[in-house]
Amino acid sequence: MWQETAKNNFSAELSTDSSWQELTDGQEISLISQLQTTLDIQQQLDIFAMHVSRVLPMTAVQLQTAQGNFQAAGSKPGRHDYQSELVLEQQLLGQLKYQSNFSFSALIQRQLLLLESEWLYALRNALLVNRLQQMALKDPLTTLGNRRFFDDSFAKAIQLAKRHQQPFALLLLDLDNFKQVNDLAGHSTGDQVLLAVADCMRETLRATDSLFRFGGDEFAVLLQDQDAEHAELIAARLQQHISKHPLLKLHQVGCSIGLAWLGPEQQARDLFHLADEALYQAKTSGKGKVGGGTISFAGIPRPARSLKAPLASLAAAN
Ligand SMILES: Nc1nc2c(ncn2[C@@H]2O[C@H](COP(=O)(O)OP(=O)(O)OP(=O)(O)O)[C@@H](O)[C@H]2O)c(=O)[nH]1
Repeated sequence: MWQETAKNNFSAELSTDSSWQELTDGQEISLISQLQTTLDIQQQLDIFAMHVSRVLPMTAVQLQTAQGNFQAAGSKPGRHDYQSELVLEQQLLGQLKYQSNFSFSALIQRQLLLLESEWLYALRNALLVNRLQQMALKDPLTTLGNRRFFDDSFAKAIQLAKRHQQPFALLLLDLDNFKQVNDLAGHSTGDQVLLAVADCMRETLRATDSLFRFGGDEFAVLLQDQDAEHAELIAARLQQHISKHPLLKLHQVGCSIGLAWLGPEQQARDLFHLADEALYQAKTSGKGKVGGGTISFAGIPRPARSLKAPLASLAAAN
């Protein structure tokens, strides 16, 4: 009887995908076979949410994992909630949180458990793929984005800036006197210094800003939606924060920053070179400085030194 009620109420709750309903009208497609069609965690959750909504109309289904939190499309608060852990072979894959305007009786809970057990293997595979994808885009030491991720993000930022007239700034950061840490205190202390720089970046910048390490002692930041003055202030704050870090002070390591800003009226072409040139000028004028800002847009000639600019990304974006 409750299953009848659940089915009748299905369209009133999380049933945002009409194509799915058409597909399941009159024929039963098993959860397992549907889940096998994708290795995307979000898509698997949406499929799972549709199936559980046939057991009990849900207003929200959320999945928390070590790799991030996901919620089924159309999720909104409900009067009742219920949580469950997804465990496979003693490994905790994640935690599910259901919300519904109907209560979660013991019978419903058992039914949900059955459906959850059908998801476990597919979810474990999706989590594995997701982790591999994340690893391919991350610098293994600091877990900041790597150069490949930067190239993608930079091209996207330029497209967004053009489409929505949204300014953004690019900061290129290079440590000063870093080599001596490796030479005098050893490579693992050098690694600790790099980790401290990554921490300073995370502490100084907003969660929406994108942080990268290109390798060695070279870092980059994409500051979204910032006007030029603000971007300069942020760069100066970051530079100070890094130079005041106890470990960096101990080893007399500072940093130089090159800044270039893309305003609504400006061309994206050569933005990377402008930031690179600003960094070069900061370095050659005595280190520990922030170079560039809006002044860079006056059109400084290409520098002799280069941080291997992502010309392909720029060309594609322009
Ligand atoms: N510990 C550690 N060192 C690294 C890593 N990657 C690159 N390096 C070292 O980082 C150093 C970077 O060299 P430089 O940029 O010339 O060093 P610097 O002393 O900061 O030079 P300036 O920028 O002129 O001040 C080299 O000695 C590399 O061997 C890493 O992952 N860990």
